[in-house]
Amino acid sequence: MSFPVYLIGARGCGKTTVGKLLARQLDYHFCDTDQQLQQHLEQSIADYVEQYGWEMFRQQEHQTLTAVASNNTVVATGGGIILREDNRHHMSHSGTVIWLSVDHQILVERLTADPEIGQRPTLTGRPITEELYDVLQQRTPLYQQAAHHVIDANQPPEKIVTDILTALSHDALTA
Ligand SMILES: Nc1ncnc2c1ncn2[C@@H]1O[C@H](COP(=O)(O)OP(=O)(O)O)[C@@H](O)[C@H]1O
Ligand SMILES: O=C(O)C1=C[C@@H](OP(=O)(O)O)[C@@H](O)[C@H](O)C1
Ligand SMILES: [Mg+2]
Repeated sequence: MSFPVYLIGARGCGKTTVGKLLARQLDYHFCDTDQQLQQHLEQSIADYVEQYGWEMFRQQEHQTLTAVASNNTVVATGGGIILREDNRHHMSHSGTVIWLSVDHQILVERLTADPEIGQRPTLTGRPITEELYDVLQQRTPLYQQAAHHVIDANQPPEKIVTDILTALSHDALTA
């Protein structure tokens, strides 16, 4: 029985994409807090936030995170999960936290090209790629604080998975 693996990082860093691949490699379950939440709310994040605001979304997100964390599971989180101290504490004490670190310019390129961009409502009222610089400045120390491992996620998904598996195997050796 192995503890959950949490993927954290900015919008577009690849948590959902890499999480699915990693779960397959580890033969773990895969869970995405955003997908779980949308099923529970029966509406998209964009619609929910428009109706109830970010504060309520963060509350719902917290409840989802604590409900999904089970062993043998890769959990792809939302980019803002690290904003709450209780979320950071919960992840770092219940499993292994992997930060997928991606350069600003590459995030902009990925988000601009992503067909799901409409599902990522603006956090500040500005277009997502414009607000990214400020959001990263605010959140980078929080990703750093929560993570057990930092992975260079400017690479193809398969290489990122290999690097995560290497980091996890080092943990197993030192446990
Ligand atoms: N390593 C990668 N290299 C190139 N494109 C990627 C990579 N990871 C994700 N993408 C693309 O970037 C977009 C956002 O990926 P996603 O997994 O939804 O990120 P997140 O869940 O972190 O917001 C998607 O269009 C996805 O196909
Ligand atoms: O950065 C954020 O605050 C958010 C990121 C999104 O998830 P992704 O990181 O998977 O895009 C989603 O949870 C919501 O739109 C809020
Ligand atoms: Mg995602």
